[in-house]
Amino acid sequence: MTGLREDTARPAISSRLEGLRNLSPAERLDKVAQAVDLGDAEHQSFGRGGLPLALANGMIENVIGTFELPVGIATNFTINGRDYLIPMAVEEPSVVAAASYMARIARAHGGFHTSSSQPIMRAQVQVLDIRDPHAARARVLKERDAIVAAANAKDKMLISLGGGCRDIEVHVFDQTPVGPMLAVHLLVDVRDAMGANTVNTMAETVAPLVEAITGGVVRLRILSNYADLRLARATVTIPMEALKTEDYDGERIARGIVAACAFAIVDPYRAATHNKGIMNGIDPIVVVTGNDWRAIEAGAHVWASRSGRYTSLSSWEIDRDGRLVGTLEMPMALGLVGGATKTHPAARAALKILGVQSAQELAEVAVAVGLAQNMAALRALATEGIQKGHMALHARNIAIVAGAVGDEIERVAGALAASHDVRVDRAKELLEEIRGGT
Ligand SMILES: CC(C)(COP(=O)([O-])OP(=O)([O-])OC[C@H]1O[C@@H](n2cnc3c(N)ncnc32)[C@H](O)[C@@H]1OP(=O)([O-])[O-])[C@@H](O)C(=O)NCCC(=O)NCCSC(=O)C[C@@](C)(O)CC(=O)[O-]
Ligand SMILES: NC(=O)C1=CN([C@@H]2O[C@H](COP(=O)(O)OP(=O)(O)OC[C@H]3O[C@@H](n4cnc5c(N)ncnc54)[C@H](O)[C@@H]3O)[C@@H](O)[C@H]2O)C=CC1
Repeated sequence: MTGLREDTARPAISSRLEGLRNLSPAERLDKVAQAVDLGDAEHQSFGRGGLPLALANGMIENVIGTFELPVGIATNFTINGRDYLIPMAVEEPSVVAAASYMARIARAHGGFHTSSSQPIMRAQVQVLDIRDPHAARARVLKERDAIVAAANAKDKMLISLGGGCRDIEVHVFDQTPVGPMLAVHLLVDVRDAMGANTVNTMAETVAPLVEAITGGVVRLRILSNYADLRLARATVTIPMEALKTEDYDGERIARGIVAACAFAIVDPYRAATHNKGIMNGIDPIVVVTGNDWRAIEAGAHVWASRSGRYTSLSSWEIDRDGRLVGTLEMPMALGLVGGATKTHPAARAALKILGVQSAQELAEVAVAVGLAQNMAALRALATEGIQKGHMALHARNIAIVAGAVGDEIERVAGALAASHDVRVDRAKELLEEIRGGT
């Protein structure tokens, strides 16, 4: 199923926003605000002081200030026939451009298609000091209904929203350094929350009951970040000729992408970088929506290792009609409520820009952007190499490091990119030339 709730979906927008790249940041914000109807407060939340100190002080401990990241908008995304503007909080140049570029190609061929499972999270209750773990497991399973009921007695709000504990699993570890062990899992539908606090509360609630049933001692009661029951998937299908550039024909590029993915499938050294490229698309959405990026990273990489060997999260192949097909399926525990999603003003505004109506829809969008990002990196790597496009955009950072300010930044960056020599010492030379009027 897809996470889109038709009844509450906002009016259609166009994600094309042509010419956005040529505007100033303020003009871009105005254009986006107009497209998605941002209010004044939401508009201001992307500016300096967007996270007031008083709010920040309420979010974590020993607060001394806030830390800003650039927020860019990836354009051109069509997902399940609907257009999305994608806010991304990220420090790395070329990520937003790369996603927008691939989304532009995909858009002309139906865009991305996504689906997701129900938002089921696992909580683990660790049980020790049990002599016969298999008999204990059988007793726990027999009391399934009582455990589920105890878990559900705690969060009336979640139950009223149609969520709650659905089932249990019991995993046996016969031998561990501390003796036989049981892990009782609560499988909880957390609806639109990331769900960590929700399921942790349930795990702590059922602990005395689990002790009484097993005769053992409960120690840990905590969610698993391996959200293997909460999956989101995206797929994109592109005719080879749609990939062609001035320098490369479409078939060469498509086969290059497939070969690049094959490398990541067989080699964990390459898979780590390949998957980092996927997370380039996902983490900026996780961050900008106030979600827990450590949780998403942890879940992604254990999923990539589920066969016992670390491998590619995505797959790329040529279908029988000669089209390039990319797919990405992975755990995606994102929330629209809870955590910092409702506290951080820019996170609320980012969700408004996205226009998502459910946590499942947000998860699907994130996975589609991860797939686009992966495609962009593989396309560049399989053709001209990553440095050309990436370094041209990184040149602005290098100009800033060299001391350029104001319009010097674009002048130095432009000269660096044009000479394909993006180095700080060269930037300093150029800056001296500009300032000396030579
Ligand atoms: C960077 C590009 C897109 C340039 O590519 P290009 O061919 O020079 O781009 P273009 O100027 O022809 O523009 C094409 C489209 O790209 C977008 N675009 C292009 N430039 C901008 C810009 N300044 N601002 C906003 N959008 C931009 C925009 O959508 C534009 O369409 P238009 O708006 O013109 O209709 C390309 O070279 C590319 O996709 N490179 C890959 C970059 C990448 O993957 N970056 C991630 C960092 S590297 C890394 O960490 C991951 C890695 C690589 O290690 C993963 C792995 O190994 O798998
Ligand atoms: N290992 C980990 O990943 C851990 C993460 N965390 C943190 O936990 C936070 C997320 O916890 P959550 O339980 O998501 O947040 P939360 O506890 O703040 O909010 C979830 C609660 O909101 C209520 N709610 C209202 N509307 C809802 C809706 N539409 N759908 C679902 N619930 C709704 C429910 O009562 C639900 O239990 C994040 O900040 C995360 O960093 C905490 C402990 C461990």
